[in-house]
Amino acid sequence: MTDAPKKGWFSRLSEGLSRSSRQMTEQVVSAFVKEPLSEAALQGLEEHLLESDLGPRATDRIVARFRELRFAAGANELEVKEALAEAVAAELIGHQARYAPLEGPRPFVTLFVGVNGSGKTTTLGKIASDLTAQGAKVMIVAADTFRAAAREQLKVWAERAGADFESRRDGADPAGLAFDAYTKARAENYDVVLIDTAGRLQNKSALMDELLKIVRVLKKIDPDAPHETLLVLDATVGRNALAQEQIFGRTAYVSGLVMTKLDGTARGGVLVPVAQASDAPIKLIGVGEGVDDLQPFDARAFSRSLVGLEN
Ligand SMILES: Nc1nc2c(ncn2[C@@H]2O[C@H](COP(=O)(O)OP(=O)(O)OP(=O)(O)O)[C@@H](O)[C@H]2O)c(=O)[nH]1
Repeated sequence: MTDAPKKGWFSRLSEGLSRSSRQMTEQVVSAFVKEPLSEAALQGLEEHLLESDLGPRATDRIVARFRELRFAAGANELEVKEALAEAVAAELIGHQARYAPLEGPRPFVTLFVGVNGSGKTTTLGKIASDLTAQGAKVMIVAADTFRAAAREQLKVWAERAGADFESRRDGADPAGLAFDAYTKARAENYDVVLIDTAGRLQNKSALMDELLKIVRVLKKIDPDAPHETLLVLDATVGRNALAQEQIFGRTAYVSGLVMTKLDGTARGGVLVPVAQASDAPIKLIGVGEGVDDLQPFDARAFSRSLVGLEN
């Protein structure tokens, strides 16, 4: 996922987004194919885009674009889809960036943040597998020291990926673990260090303090570390993802977003308002549970898939 996408990635993307694209095409596209462009059709478009969670800002602009287009009576389906994909892509193009851990300093430290259940551990595991497959020496650090189950799950991913694993007993200081692990990774020439963190939102300020402490101790070793902080957000929680982005984005120096479980919702359009609300770009998306289902975010490909178009 850090290199050019593998063969078949677009069909995985389309399959993952099929629930969303079905919603988009059935409701939006058919309205324009059946009748000439009218105010009623535009109003329908607006409603459907909002229902797909694209958010009011993007929706207004997309509707305005369609108003300018003035489809003749009976525009064909392909034309409508192309126009819609272009309009959605225009909303996202400024909000994409690559996650490229093998192109940065060594070891490249990535911190994973997000609420429990967002797909943090799975995302980290998928990245580890991809990097070890490329020959990188990878260390996984379980800095969620309070939950034995989280540690165990991460260990399984580490074994599967062939990555080394650092953890501590229940309740150990996560920042201390992160410091020692990073020190070891430098001494032993690791390429990448992936640090999983806790995600208990019910105690927001303690959680943020803990994240900031981890960041502080990493900076003692290298002022530029962590070199990436990825906020993992679950698309199935819909607009709640926006609230999570606000909480983490304000305090945890997030440098990139990962939106997971886009295959589990018909409202994958929620990625649009989340991207637009965030200072950090979208770097990766999850469209299934398999290792190959974590993909680099490509605004154009995402938009085409979202409306059910071929690459
Ligand atoms: N369908 C689908 N499931 C996903 C995706 N990403 C993660 N999951 C699943 O979501 C569930 C939660 O993922 P975890 O990685 O355990 O989430 P976490 O944020 O680490 O949560 P904790 O382990 O509770 O801290 C798991 O069952 C994953 O398999 C995705 O892109 N698509």
